[in-house]
Amino acid sequence: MTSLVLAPGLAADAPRPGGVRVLVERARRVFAGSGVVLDGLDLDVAAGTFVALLGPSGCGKSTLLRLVAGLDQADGGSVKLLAPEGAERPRIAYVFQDAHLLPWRNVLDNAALPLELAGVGRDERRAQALVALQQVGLGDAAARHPAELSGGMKMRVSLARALVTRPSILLLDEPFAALDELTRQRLDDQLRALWLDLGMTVLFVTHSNAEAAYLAERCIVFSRRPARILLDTPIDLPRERAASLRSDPHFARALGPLQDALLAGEAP
Ligand SMILES: Nc1ncnc2c1ncn2[C@@H]1O[C@H](COP(=O)(O)OP(=O)(O)OP(=O)(O)O)[C@@H](O)[C@H]1O
Repeated sequence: MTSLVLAPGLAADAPRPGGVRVLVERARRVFAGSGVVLDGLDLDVAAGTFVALLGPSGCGKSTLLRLVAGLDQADGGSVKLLAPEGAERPRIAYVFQDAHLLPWRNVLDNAALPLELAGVGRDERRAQALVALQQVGLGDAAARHPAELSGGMKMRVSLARALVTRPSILLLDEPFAALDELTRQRLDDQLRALWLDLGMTVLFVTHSNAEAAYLAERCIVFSRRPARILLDTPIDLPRERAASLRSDPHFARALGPLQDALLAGEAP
């Protein structure tokens, strides 16, 4: 894995994307065979916030993310993305647990794919993809192919492909769960640095309370389905976070309520 660099920032002439507000009101989603997954869920996320979503397997976290992304429709209630007045309409990016790279394309052309689909010309999209790759510390891997990359590098290409559209909301569904612990912690640092730099709204699904507390400003723990909010708490840790924080007593104190709520959420 190449060394990590903190987000060097957007190209000089690129505006910071900023974030959008997420407003979920009385959202309901029912699947044939699975039953009621969301039943009147309310959630309000301020623009530019980094929120971690935790809860038992199958409680509806991915379902909620898909509704926010517009990949699925609620059966009742509403899910809205509200851009600040005067801002462009929301741009949404979604990062899955699997990097889903096209094996026949090099790293640069994988990262440029969303721009290609949007009809951006070759030189322009490659220039923007290179900036996104530099943001995730992969500027020197642009010519390589997915088969030559480690799991962590593939995830960073996936992150670059999400960032290349300059999203105002970034949705991540257990993106680092399949990686070894050290790689995961490095990617956590990088993601947090990118968020501090770019200011988009982030919704991050994870099963790790430590990852949630380390990354987010606000953590939400859901019950078993239909998902109710068991805990919605700000994370009172410094804005600048480094690996040493993980062994700090303040960090351990932030984990306690998350752990308690997760255990309560698992209970039948
Ligand atoms: N398209 C679908 N059709 C039928 N059932 C579905 C569909 N999508 C999700 N479900 C069901 O809805 C429930 C919630 O699924 P979801 O993937 O949102 O949970 P999750 O909290 O993200 O779980 P995990 O932490 O295991 O990823 C599960 O019981 C799942 O089987």
